[in-house]
Amino acid sequence: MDATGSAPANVMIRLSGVGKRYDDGTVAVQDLDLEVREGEMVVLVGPSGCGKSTTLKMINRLIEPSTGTIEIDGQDVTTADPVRLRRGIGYVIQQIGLFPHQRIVTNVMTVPLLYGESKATARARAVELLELVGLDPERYADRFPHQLSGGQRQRVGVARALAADPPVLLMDEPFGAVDPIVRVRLQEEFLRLQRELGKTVVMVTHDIDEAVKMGDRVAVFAEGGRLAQYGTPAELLGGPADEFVADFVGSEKSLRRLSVVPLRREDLEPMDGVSAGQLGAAIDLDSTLEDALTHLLRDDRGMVGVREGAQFVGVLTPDGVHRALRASLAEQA
Ligand SMILES: Nc1ncnc2c1ncn2[C@@H]1O[C@H](COP(=O)(O)OP(=O)(O)OP(=O)(O)O)[C@@H](O)[C@H]1O
Repeated sequence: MDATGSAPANVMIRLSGVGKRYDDGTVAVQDLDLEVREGEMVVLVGPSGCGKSTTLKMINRLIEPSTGTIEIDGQDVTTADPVRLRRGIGYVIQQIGLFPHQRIVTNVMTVPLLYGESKATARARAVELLELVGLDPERYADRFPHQLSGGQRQRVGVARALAADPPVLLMDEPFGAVDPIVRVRLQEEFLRLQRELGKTVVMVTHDIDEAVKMGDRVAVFAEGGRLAQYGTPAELLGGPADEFVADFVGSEKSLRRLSVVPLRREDLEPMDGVSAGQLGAAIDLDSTLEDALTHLLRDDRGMVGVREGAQFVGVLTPDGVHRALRASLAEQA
């Protein structure tokens, strides 16, 4: 049992003392210890060339570590058969590498077919997965990759990675090749999907905003493959371990806090004299300040109703957001 009284989740991926020195002498990763719990989404973030992709590829043995051990679900990956190992690990990369001359449905069917499923079962699974990632099979299943937008191709990549229903998903800059608006949409869709599927996910990005938004925990890598800090987004923003992390997290960090600080009951004004009908869109009490602010900005009345379950518990105004943000900054000062 942990401090919250619930049983701690199993460790699904464990890296112990992992290092990688390439043949030319480049040290890409140094003495890395990292644990990822079952069902957790961990984001590796850091500047270009700091060893994030190397770390990811060591987990599915596309790259062999020079030192240390990597375990998945208690099994040492270096002694596992690499082909069987990769069956349990979905892999999504930025250049998703769809087969250009195969239809979308066939692209997604490849993996189940490889594992000996019948054509009919593989097709049914592919159709289900296309639906899951928000691509209408009727419209898209029989298209070729070049007939899709970048964001749609990216979703096919995610569908294909999920085709074997792997417990672990590795994603290398999965939302990197699309414009910022599509990127945000894909991030949100993936978060929704992850809430449903509960996979153990390790994702690489160089974008700290994406890391803070997506990660249950975030590992900040520094030059030379050194792990500078590993913690929840709030821990990282609230207490950077050193100057490097503080710099990387950036000067806009008080604004970034909006996405990790929850609304508090004491930031609300009472409902006095305001009827539910007078309010625009309502938000839930467990929203983040970012959600709250987004709704406030859309609303001409300058206030938004806050619900707990079906019950209205108060009204949030810009003053309330300001108070909550100030309080959260004061807490870590
Ligand atoms: N095959 C290789 N041989 C030699 N050095 C390599 C090889 N692959 C990567 N490196 C070097 O290892 C270091 C880490 O590379 P890696 O791709 O893991 O970084 P990254 O953090 O994922 O970078 P980016 O964000 O730019 O993708 C870099 O200095 C890179 O030049």
